Amino acid sequence: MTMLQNPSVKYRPFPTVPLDNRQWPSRVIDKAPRWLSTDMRDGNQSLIDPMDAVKKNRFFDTLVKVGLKEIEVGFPAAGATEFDFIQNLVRAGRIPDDVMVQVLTQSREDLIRRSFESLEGAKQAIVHVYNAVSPAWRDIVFRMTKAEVREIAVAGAKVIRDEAGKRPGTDWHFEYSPETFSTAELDFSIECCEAVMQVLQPTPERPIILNLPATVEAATANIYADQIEYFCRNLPNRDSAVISLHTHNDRGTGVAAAELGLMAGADRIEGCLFGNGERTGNCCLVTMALNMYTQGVDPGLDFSDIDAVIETVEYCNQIPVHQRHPYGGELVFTAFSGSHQDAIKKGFEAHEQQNDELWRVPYLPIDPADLGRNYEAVIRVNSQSGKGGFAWVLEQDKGLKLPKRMQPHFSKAVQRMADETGRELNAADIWQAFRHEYHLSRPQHFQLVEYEEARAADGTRIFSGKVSVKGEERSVSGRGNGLISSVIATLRDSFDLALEVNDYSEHALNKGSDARAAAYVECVTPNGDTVWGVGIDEDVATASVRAILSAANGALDLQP
Ligand SMILES: CC(=O)SCCNC(=O)CCNC(=O)[C@H](O)C(C)(C)COP(=O)(O)OP(=O)(O)OC[C@H]1O[C@@H](n2cnc3c(N)ncnc32)[C@H](O)[C@@H]1OP(=O)(O)O
Ligand SMILES: CC(C)C(=O)C(=O)O
Repeated sequence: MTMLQNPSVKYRPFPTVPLDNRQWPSRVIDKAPRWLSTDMRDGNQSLIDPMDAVKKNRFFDTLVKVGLKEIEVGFPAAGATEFDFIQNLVRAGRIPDDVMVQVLTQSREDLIRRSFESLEGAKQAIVHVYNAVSPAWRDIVFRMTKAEVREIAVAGAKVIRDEAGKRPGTDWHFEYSPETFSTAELDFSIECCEAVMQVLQPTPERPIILNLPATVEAATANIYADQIEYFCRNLPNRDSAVISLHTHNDRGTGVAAAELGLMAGADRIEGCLFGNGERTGNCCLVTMALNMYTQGVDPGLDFSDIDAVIETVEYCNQIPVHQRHPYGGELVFTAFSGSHQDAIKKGFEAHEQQNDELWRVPYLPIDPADLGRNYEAVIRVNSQSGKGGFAWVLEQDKGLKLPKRMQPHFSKAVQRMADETGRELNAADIWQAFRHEYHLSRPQHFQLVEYEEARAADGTRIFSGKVSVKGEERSVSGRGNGLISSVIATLRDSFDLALEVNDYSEHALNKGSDARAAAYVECVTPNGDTVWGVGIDEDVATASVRAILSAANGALDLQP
């Protein structure tokens, strides 16, 4: 019998970083970094069908609208689609003065020259060169020594320097990425970056961007932060470099790594909207920016119409944004479960009453309105829901504010419907259950056949009307607060139904129908059962009579 070997023997733990007295764990993010969107490059190169010019133009405009000031628009040496798009973007004058476009190229002479050509005429631009530096790439991809790999970077830097020198009309900036930084020896990455700096001679006034990628995320986010702090401490002329981070999400912690890396000393973040990018994607710029926002730090990016951003991203990438994607997903502000709904509803009520603007609504880390979302989908109802859930839906949809004591009563009807249908109940379902339960729609035993409300000279309400049951009609009338007891007396004297009122409330309505008032009454039947009634009408008096008749109908339903 052969023993199956545990597949984990193929892997080794990631080595820790020799960093004494690390500072990043006690730092906080208190200002926005420089952001670069690589949607149109890293994002684009990972798509099944890369974007055409129409899609790229739309994406570019959205990024500008969101507030991105640095945008990697492509890999011009990849082919005509990329090259022509970039050249047209420049020539058409579509790049705002405060936006810098960036292009990526391998550290190969022909490709670098082609990249410069694509930017001919740009006011300002960043040329980004990369070569992988880690052992696996050195051994397997390049089959080169460390010195030879460093020389790829140096040779590329020289071509960049010369090409820029030939094109003085553009304000050139440079970025160098020791690709696979996070899986390389830290001192070798520093050696390559230092060698590139020696060629390009950056200064604090005109720094080089050194971008430190977790090309494939291979360790926990704290290890990446250690690597960034180590790099920042040991890079000569640190003040002549902008330290940029480019994380991927292979272990699911691309955003966390970028956040901790920022705490460890970085200045700039590269990523994609909703985390598109190679394999599991890049750091999600939406998540990272809005994480900052929820800490009271202005990220400098505007997601106040997040649905418009999603529409562009989904159209251009042809990949849906996941329903549970942080901040943007369709379900991320929705609670189906009872205890969540209860807390959210109470949170909104408390929020309306508080005097400051602090956001403290339980289960909602951000105000959906800040992202252009409304509160309607915050609570949705299914068999996991509680009374707070459908009360919220009725309030949002119809303006009805069910008394707290009444909610458990209606809850049974909703729960029955949810269990019977086995699906989510929408606002129309809940309204139907409500109308059915309180005799608002189906033929009733008791009906109000004539009614009129007037005001006496002193302002007191005067009500008169007729009630019928099974063809028998009786007059009801009353004034002011005496109205309810006169209807109760009519029910007792004319129809032999002796109800006692236990609880009564009413409120004005401002949405949901032409009606302007709702009344709720809790009655006790001669058998000791509790019945609830609801009345909705143009005036409060008629609504309250209807509420009692609704309870009377409920009482007749209970009779054997
Ligand atoms: C981590 C990242 O996302 S990096 C960005 C990757 N993005 C892209 O590759 C998208 C655009 N790329 C392309 O369209 C194509 O790769 C092109 C047109 C640029 C080049 O295509 P090709 O000339 O066929 O080369 P290819 O990309 O296969 O690269 C292979 C060669 O380049 C070398 N190479 C790879 N990366 C680099 C680099 N950064 N610097 C220098 N040489 C490199 C390889 O060692 C290999 O050399 P060899 O042929 O001597 O073995
Ligand atoms: C080119 C670099 C920045 C890259 O995309 C990566 O390493 O993932």
